[in-house]
Amino acid sequence: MDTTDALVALSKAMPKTELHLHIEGTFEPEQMFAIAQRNQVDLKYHSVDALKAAYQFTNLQDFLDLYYQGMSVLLHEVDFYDLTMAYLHKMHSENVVHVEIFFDPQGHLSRGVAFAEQVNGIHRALQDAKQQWGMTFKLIMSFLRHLSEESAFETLELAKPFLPLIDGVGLDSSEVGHPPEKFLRVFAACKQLGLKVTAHAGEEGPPEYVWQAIEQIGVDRIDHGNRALEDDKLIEEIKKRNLTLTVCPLSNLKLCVVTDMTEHPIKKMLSLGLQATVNSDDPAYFGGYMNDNYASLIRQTNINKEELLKLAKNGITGSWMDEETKTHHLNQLEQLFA
Ligand code: HPA
Ligand SMILES: [Zn+2]
Repeated sequence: MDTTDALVALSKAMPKTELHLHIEGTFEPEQMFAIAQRNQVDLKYHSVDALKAAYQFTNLQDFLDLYYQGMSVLLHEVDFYDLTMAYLHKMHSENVVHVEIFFDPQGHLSRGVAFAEQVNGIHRALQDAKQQWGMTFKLIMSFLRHLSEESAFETLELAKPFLPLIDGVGLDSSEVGHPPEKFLRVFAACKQLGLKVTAHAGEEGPPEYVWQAIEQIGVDRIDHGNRALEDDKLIEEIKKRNLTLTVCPLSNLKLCVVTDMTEHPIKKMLSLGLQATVNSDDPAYFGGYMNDNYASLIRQTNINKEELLKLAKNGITGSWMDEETKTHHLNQLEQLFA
C-alpha cells in the first residue's frame, strides 16, 4: 500500500466527529422519492436520475434552491426520524463517534410542519443511535438568515418548550446581504437561555461577517470561515479566542468556494495554527460523507499523517462533548496513530 492509501485507510479507521451537518442535506434522492410517495407529495423532478442530474451548482444559492425543494416532502415526525436514522447508520459505519447536527425549523414551519414533529423525530433517532452504538450528539437549531430577525424570534418562542432537547443555535442559508449583525438581539436572547452559539460566516461572505460573528454575536465556533484567510488580523483573533472552524471540503468544491480540491486551504489553515476540522455539510448533495471528505483531502492536498491526526483531534476538542469523553477519544486517536 502506498502512503496515500495507508493514510486514507487510517482516516477511515479513526474515531471521527461531525460538527457541521445539516440533517436536511443528508436527504438521498432514493429516500426523498420514497417519502414523497408515502406523503403523496409531488416532486418537481420525476426520477432519481433527473434529480441527481440537477446537482450542479455554481454558488450557494443554486444549491439552496434545490435543498428547500427537497426538504418539502418532510411532513411528519416519522419522516424526520427516518431521515436522521439513515444518516446515523452511515456515520456509525464510518466510525463517527459524535455528531452535532443542524436542523432548519423555519424551512418546515413555513410549510405548516409543527416544531414538535421536527425536533421529536430528529431527537428520537439521535437517542436510538446513542443507545445502540454509544454515539454521542448535540442538536443545533439554525435560523435562516434570508428571513427577518423577527421570524427568528418567533422560532425561538416555538422552540422554548423543547429547549431540553436543543444544545445550540446556528445561522445558515443565503449569506451575502445577510450579515450576522442582523441577528444580534436574537442570539443574545439565545445565550441568555444557556444555548451554545455558532454561525456560518466567511463561506461566501466577506471577512467582515466573520468579525461580526465573533465580536458582535460572540460565537463559540465558526462554520466554514474560509474567507477569514483574507485578513491577517482576523486570523490572529480567531487563534486568540481558540475558535474552531468547521470546514467542509466537498461542499466548498461543489459550491465553487474553491475551484479545485488541490487548492483547498485546509493545509494552510493548519499551518497558520487555526483549529480546522473536516465536515460534510450537506453530503447527499455534495457527493460525499465524512470518509469521502477525508479521502478527497488526503488524495488531493497531500496532507500528511501529522496533519490528519491534528484534524481528527480538532474535531474532538472543538466539539461540545464533555471533557471526559474528549479525553477518551483523544487517547484512542493517539494510540491509533502511534
Ligand atoms: O453550506 C451551507 N451554507 C449556508 N446555508 C446552508 N444550509 C444548508 N447548507 C448550507
Ligand atoms: Zn452548512
